[in-house]
Amino acid sequence: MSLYVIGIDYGSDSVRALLVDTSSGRELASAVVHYPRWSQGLYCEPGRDQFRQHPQDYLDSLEQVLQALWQQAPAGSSSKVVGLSVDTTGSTPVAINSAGVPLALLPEFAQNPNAMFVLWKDHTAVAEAAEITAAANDYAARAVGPNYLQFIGGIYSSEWYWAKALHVLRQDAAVRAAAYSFVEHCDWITAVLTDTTAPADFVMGRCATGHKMMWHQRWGGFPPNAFFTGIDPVLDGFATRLNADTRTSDQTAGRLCAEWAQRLGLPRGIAIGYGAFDCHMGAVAANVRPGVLTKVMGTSTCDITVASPELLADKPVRGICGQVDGSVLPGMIGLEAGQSAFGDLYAWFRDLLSFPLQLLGQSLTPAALEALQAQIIPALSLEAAKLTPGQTGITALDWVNGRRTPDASQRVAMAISGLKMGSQAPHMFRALVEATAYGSRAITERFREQGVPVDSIVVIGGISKKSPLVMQICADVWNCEIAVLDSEQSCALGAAIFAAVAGGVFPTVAAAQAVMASPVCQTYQPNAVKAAVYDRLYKQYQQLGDFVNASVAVESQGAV
Ligand SMILES: Nc1ncnc2c1ncn2[C@@H]1O[C@H](COP(=O)(O)OP(=O)(O)O)[C@@H](O)[C@H]1O
Ligand SMILES: O=C(CO)[C@H](O)[C@H](O)COP(=O)(O)O
Repeated sequence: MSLYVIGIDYGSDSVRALLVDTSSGRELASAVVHYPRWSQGLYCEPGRDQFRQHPQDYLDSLEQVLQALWQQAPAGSSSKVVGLSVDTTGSTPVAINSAGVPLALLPEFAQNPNAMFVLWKDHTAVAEAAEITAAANDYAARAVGPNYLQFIGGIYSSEWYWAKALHVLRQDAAVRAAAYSFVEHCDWITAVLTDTTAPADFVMGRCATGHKMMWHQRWGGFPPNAFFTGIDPVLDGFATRLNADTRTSDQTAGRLCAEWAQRLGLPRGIAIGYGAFDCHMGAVAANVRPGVLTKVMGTSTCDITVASPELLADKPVRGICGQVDGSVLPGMIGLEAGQSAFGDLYAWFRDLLSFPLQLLGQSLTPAALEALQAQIIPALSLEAAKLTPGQTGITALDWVNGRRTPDASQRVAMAISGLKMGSQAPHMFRALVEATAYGSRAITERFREQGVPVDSIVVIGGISKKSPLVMQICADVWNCEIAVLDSEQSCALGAAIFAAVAGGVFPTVAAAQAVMASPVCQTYQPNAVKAAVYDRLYKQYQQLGDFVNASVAVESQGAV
């Protein structure tokens, strides 16, 4: 009998479920459900960079996506499922009480955004991130302890766990009084399915802890309590309450509990693997290996590669989102980088252009308005494709949502130079696409400068399939071949690969990948002439970036 597994991929807006046959890697069925509260814009304040997700959204949508999956799947599929694993966005933590319940699931906190998951792109904790960076540098300078940021790029980001926890604790006395700990989405949902949410039973995955929570084997887990209380006494006890015994995603976290077996229509007791972040599992579906950089290109980008422990030894890679033993593949160092906005930069421009439509288009139905807006990026892409590199005269930065890497900073902003009366919307759009490609190139160059080889690039995520224009400009700017992965659900497929190992179908991740990883469906080749022009234009991008960095540094010193 064929054995099946399920990969669950919690993205920024929706959750996807994928059913895969472990004997062939065939994707038998998939389904997507959007988070109901999030879709209405609840609990978010984009003007303040506040993006919160209700835990009930994750629970409701999980149940719904499995119901939708069974509608697509061949009859009798559910009884053949032997494992399930989950990936989520991150760092996306929530405050829990001493019973392990996310505070927003309690009636008194049900409408409180500080009691909800703080989504990866929530940038309300910029000040707290800077304090954590300063504290780590100070600790190391005074030789009180190691630099706890050395294996996560040297700069703590506002997108990460401790900055978010500190921000929420400071902001909200009621949450502070009730919070026992904070848990990441990928660890919590795994614990829900295995009925291990109680803090005494709670075990976390290596991915979230290593990349976002300052866990490292060098210091035996998390930094000491004194490090955190030195930043703010409100953090007292939070690190000591965390279990330092973290696990890689090939390991079995537990068995599907009776309640969730019933809610999901799955056999009770099937294996549940440890959770991880979306891009890390996507990279596994893309056969990541040393020298191969996998990029999830969507709203943001997440760039993942792996290196052998021998190559990196304990050498820190500056300015990236971490190097963590086993965060992607067991036995390898997983390295993460990325851009805080990629497709989001195009969406920003689309929204800018369509603002007057919203004001003046009262005669349009909401559906008609939405249909019109949906045509803006494709129409701009067709026109922008007619332009040649350098023709626009415009240089733009991709930092509209801050900079994730290289060298995290949410204080930097986007800038555009070279606008003239002749600059039309397609010119601007092409400049924005080029900006995102330059931002990506900066990451690859940083990896190479720091001794991490990048010989080839495999891309996954929505944009890799939606936009030949973006992909060709990337190939030309990066001056390298780009392979596009066939699977439409690469992150969920990666989760399914881990589920197959956790479920005992394969002894190792490599064995599961050999059968289940996705093939490449298309490649883009760089054009040598265009690549030479882009080499020159990339320097203008770097100069504009230097200017913005310098302005931010001056502002931070209070000189302006
Ligand atoms: N034709 C297109 N060309 C370029 N970008 C696009 C196009 N259509 C949508 N996008 C961008 O794709 C992004 C969504 O990517 P996707 O991978 O589908 O979602 P997610 O990042 O949530 O997983 C949006 O930011 C949007 O601006
Ligand atoms: O930073 C991350 C992982 O480390 C986020 O999970 C990721 O960038 C979110 O991506 P998407 O919008 O494609 O779900």
